[in-house]
Amino acid sequence: MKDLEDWRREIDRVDGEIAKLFEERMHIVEGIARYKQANGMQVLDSAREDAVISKNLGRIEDQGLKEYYRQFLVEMMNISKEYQKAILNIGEDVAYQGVRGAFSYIAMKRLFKDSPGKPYATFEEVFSAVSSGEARYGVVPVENSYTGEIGEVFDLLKRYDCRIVKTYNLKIDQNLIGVKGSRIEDIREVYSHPQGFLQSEKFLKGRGWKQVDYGNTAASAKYISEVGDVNKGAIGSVETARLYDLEVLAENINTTDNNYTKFIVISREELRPGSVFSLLITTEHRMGELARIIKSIERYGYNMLNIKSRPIKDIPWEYYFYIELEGDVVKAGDLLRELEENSKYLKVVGSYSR
Ligand SMILES: C=C(O[C@@H]1C=C(C(=O)O)C=C[C@H]1O)C(=O)O
Repeated sequence: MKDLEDWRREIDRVDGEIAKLFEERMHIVEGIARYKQANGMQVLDSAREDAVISKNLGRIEDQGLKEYYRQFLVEMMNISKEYQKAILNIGEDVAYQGVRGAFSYIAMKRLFKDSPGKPYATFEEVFSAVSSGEARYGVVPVENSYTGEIGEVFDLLKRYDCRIVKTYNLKIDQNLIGVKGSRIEDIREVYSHPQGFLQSEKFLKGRGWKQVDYGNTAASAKYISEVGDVNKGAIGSVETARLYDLEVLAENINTTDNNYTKFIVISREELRPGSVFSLLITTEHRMGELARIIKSIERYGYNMLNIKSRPIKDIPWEYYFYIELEGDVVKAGDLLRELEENSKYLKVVGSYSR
C-alpha cells in the first residue's frame, strides 16, 4: 500500500501541472482584460461563463465529481475577474451618496459596471473621500429636470480639490413594486421617498392606499422585501426591485415621462481634453463686471451651455457663477487668461465630453 508521502508526491506532480496551466490561463485572461478595456466592454460576461461551465462539465467522466468541478470553475472565473479588475484598476473606489439600490447607486453602476461602489451618507463625504484619495471617483447628482439644481454640489466643487470628468443623464422611472406573488389588488400601503410619491401622484390618486415616507426608495424596497407582506408595496426603480428580489406590479407610474437627473463624476485627476468645460468665477461687485466676462466668452467664440449663480456663503448678497462652455479646455488657454485678469476668482472645475 502507498504511504502518505507517495500520495503527496503524486499531488505535487498534479499541482505542478495545474500551476503551469494556471499561469498560462491568467496570461490569456490579461490579454482579454486589455481587449475589453480597449473596446469599452465590461469584465463580467455571464453568457460566456455559462458556456465555459457547461462545456467543461461535459469533459468530466466521474459523475460524482461534476458538482465539485462546477464549484472549481466558478471560483476560477471569480479569480480571473478579480485579476482583470486589478489590471484595469477597477476597485471599490467609486464613492456615491446614498444607499445600494438608490438612484445614485444606479447611476454609479451604469458608469462603473464592475465596481460595487462605496456608499457615503452625504455629498460632502463623497467630495472628501475623492479629494483625500480614499476614493478615485465620486458620483453625485447636480440637477433634476423636474426639481432643479442641487446647489450644495456646486458649493462643494468650489471648496474641494475635485474636478468633473464625466456627466451622465439618468432617466428616473418610478414603478410600483411588491413582494413575489403579490398583485396590485393586494396593495394597501406603499412605502417610498416623498419624491417617489410626488412623481407618481396621478397613478396613486383615488386608490386609497396609505403612503408611508420611508426615507428613500431603496430603503423602502428593502423593508418590504424583509417583511414579505403582499399588502405592502414600494415605489422605486426596476433595478431596485431586482436588487431586492421584488416584482414590478406596475411599470412607469411616474406622472411625467420626462424626468431626468444629471449626475457628475468627480475625480482628482488632471484635466483631460474634452468637448465641454466648466468654470466657477466671481467678479468685483460692480456694474458691467459679469457682462465683461460674457463678452470675452463671445469674442473667443465659445458657446455658453449653462450659467448659474450661487450665493457666496460668507459674503451676503454676493454671488459666484458656474459657467459651462462648449469646447476643449486644452485649447482655451487665451480665454482663461483673459477671464482670470477680469475676475476675482477663477477655477476650472471640469472637462468632459457630451
Ligand atoms: C476571461 C473572460 O472574462 C470573464 C472571466 C471568464 C473566465 O475566466 O473564463 C469568463 C467570462 C468573463 O466573465 C472572458 O470574457 O472570456
